[in-house]
Amino acid sequence: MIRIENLAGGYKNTPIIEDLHLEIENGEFFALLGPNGSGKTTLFKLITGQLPIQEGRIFLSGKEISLLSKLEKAKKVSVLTQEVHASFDYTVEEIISLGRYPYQKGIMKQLSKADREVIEDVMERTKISKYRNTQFRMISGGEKQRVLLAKAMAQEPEILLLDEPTNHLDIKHTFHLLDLLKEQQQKNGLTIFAILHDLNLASLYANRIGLLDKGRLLEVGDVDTLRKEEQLKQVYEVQVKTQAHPAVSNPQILMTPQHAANEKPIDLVKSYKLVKNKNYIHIQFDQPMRTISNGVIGEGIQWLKHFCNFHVDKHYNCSDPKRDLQERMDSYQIPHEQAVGMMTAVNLEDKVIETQEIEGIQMMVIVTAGVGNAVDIASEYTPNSASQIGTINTMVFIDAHFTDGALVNGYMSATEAKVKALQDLDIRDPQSNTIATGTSTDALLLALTQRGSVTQYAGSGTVAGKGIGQLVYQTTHKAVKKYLKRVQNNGIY
Ligand SMILES: Nc1ncnc2c1ncn2[C@@H]1O[C@H](COP(=O)(O)OP(=O)(O)OP(=O)(O)O)[C@@H](O)[C@H]1O
Repeated sequence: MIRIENLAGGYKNTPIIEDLHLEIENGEFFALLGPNGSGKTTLFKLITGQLPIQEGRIFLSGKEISLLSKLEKAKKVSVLTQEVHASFDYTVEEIISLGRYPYQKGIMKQLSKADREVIEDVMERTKISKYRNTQFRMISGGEKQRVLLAKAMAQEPEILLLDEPTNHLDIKHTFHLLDLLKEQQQKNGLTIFAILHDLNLASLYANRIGLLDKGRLLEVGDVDTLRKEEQLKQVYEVQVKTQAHPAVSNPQILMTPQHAANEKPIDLVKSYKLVKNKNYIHIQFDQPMRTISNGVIGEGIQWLKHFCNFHVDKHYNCSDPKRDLQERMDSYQIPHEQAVGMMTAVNLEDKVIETQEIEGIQMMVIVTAGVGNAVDIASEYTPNSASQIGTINTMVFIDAHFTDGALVNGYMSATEAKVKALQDLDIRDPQSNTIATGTSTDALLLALTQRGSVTQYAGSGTVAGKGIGQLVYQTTHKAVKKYLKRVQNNGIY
């Protein structure tokens, strides 16, 4: 445990750190954050004893730091700093052996069997065994960092102090090192105090963070503290936005560069190319559009340039439709990493494309509709094995600037409009014989140019929402009627 009381200290008589209180629990991973010059290294040096304390006290595992002997301190605390000395004329294994020094007994200070086992173990875990006989000065900056971590771990400390431990590391080794530290923390109860510059890594690995600004701790809290965008903007003087990580609940922070504000936005009408044939519909824009979709490819909220609807057989049954669609796109040189991809068994000749300008907002809607598998979402669930032509795929392109909230609103508006079209056409769920609300596999996308003033809402109480609703309603209505006509003429196709 580390306890810091009323700490002041710095260089000569100028205190950089002032009136600092902090308590780090046993077995906690604490990340110290703050802009350049905020005093992180100074605080670190006060804790390690490299700088004298001007005021206050620091306790390590309950004992005041000034009362600990050098040997006692070496058994409690390991330190890993940014200063990687290339002048060491030792092999990697010899450097790591130095970590066992506090445990060696007698005048000869020989390594015991237990010491050797610890050294082997840390070399294995930091993946540096193969360099054991290599001179330390002959390995790369990242490898040196791993060797010094192995040396720190060989010390088997209660507390590990790290100053920018991932500084020289590539992403693989950054994550490997932090995973290793996390494992030591979780399995062995190691207490970790790390200065980190990368807010996103801090969010992924730390239990708590401290935000240092001008020598004072502005806030100490769990990683959700990083959701305070205004505070981060004030401290770091950059535009930040907190985003959700796709797999873990910890916040991730995105920075907006200055030049983004000057980028020329795209023009909806002038900047797209449309290819339509019996195999697919492909709309390509010059620049990425802000997109929300549930496509087989390109799902979620993204920036994408290509929007595709591929024709498949009505008996289509593929174990990996995503891969299948990617391969189809590749065969037409459509970059699937930048695309939304939908599928339909509907005859693509029956697509309906409508454009309209509502209150100065240009919109285009493309719908392919089949209602053979129409479903009333509110009726009781019955597995549907019928292979009818039955998907409504809707693409909505809008020349406007939506927030993420407005994108979700717009998605609702488009869905409500589709439901209304089905209601007016008296499309029924064949199982329940009630009015259908959609089909079992409908896909929808909204793509925005992000031009003009920011629109916060796009529900039915707004011009944008009404525009989406009207155009999606008309287009869906026409597309379903085309489908019904084809069924009437050909029987079920
Ligand atoms: N040896 C020194 N003598 C005098 N002042 C120093 C010395 N080292 C640092 N400072 C000053 O102390 C302040 C805090 O520096 P410190 O290195 O602690 O910041 P930091 O938060 O670690 O910055 P960075 O993120 O750039 O590493 C700075 O204003 C710096 O100029």
